[in-house]
Amino acid sequence: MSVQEIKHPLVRHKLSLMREGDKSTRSFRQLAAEVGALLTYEATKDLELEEYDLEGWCGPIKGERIKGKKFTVVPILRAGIGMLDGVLDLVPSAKISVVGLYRDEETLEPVPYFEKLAHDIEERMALIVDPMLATGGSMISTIDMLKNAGCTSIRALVLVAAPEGIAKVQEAHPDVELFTASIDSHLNEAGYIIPGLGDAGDKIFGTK
Ligand SMILES: O=P(O)(O)OC[C@H]1O[C@H](OP(=O)(O)OP(=O)(O)O)[C@H](O)[C@@H]1O
Ligand SMILES: O=c1cc[nH]c(=O)[nH]1
Ligand SMILES: [Mg+2]
Repeated sequence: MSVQEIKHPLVRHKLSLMREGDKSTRSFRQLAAEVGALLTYEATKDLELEEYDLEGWCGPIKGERIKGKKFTVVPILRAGIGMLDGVLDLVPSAKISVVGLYRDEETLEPVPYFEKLAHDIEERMALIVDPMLATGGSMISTIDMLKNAGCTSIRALVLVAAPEGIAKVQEAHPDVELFTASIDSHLNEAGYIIPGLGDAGDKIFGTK
């Protein structure tokens, strides 16, 4: 698996704002979407282009368009929803494939509860979005679901990743490309990323 930690100043600035402990739900959610958009920009910068003829204001000219690539954005419920609008701002015609998973607080194992994927997912590049990659269990389980449905091109966009989770995903799915705004220090004994963001789902939905 290739791992890219995006060092763009806007990404670093916005992620630092998200780490401030007193951020409002509204600000945290807005920043999650903004960093989601910036990660999408980075994760799509190697897409192939093709030339085509277009009728411009001054006559026929050559244009460029993305070659034969269709997307499905895959938010992992709940917290992935917080990044969705930002990602869709850049790939507005993408289909949305929703995966519902929560992490059992005791075992830290992912518990699947929802799956509704684009019907033609085998023809699409999947952009999985979730703010947190901690133990990696939720991401591995999501990639398993996508591959079982026939998806062969998968990129994962996360705000913060722990080294322990990256290693697990890398081992299980070496073909997947990961884009993250930060590789943080480690997981604590409760499975939270340090320094991380705290509970991203609760912060995005205002549930704590
Ligand atoms: O890498 P892992 O150890 O699997 O942990 C990461 C997962 O935990 C969080 O979701 P959570 O289970 O808190 O659910 P929520 O999004 O509904 O809050 C987060 O959004 C990831 O999906
Ligand atoms: O640090 C973490 C780990 C899992 N889920 C979160 O929301 N935060
Ligand atoms: Mg989750």
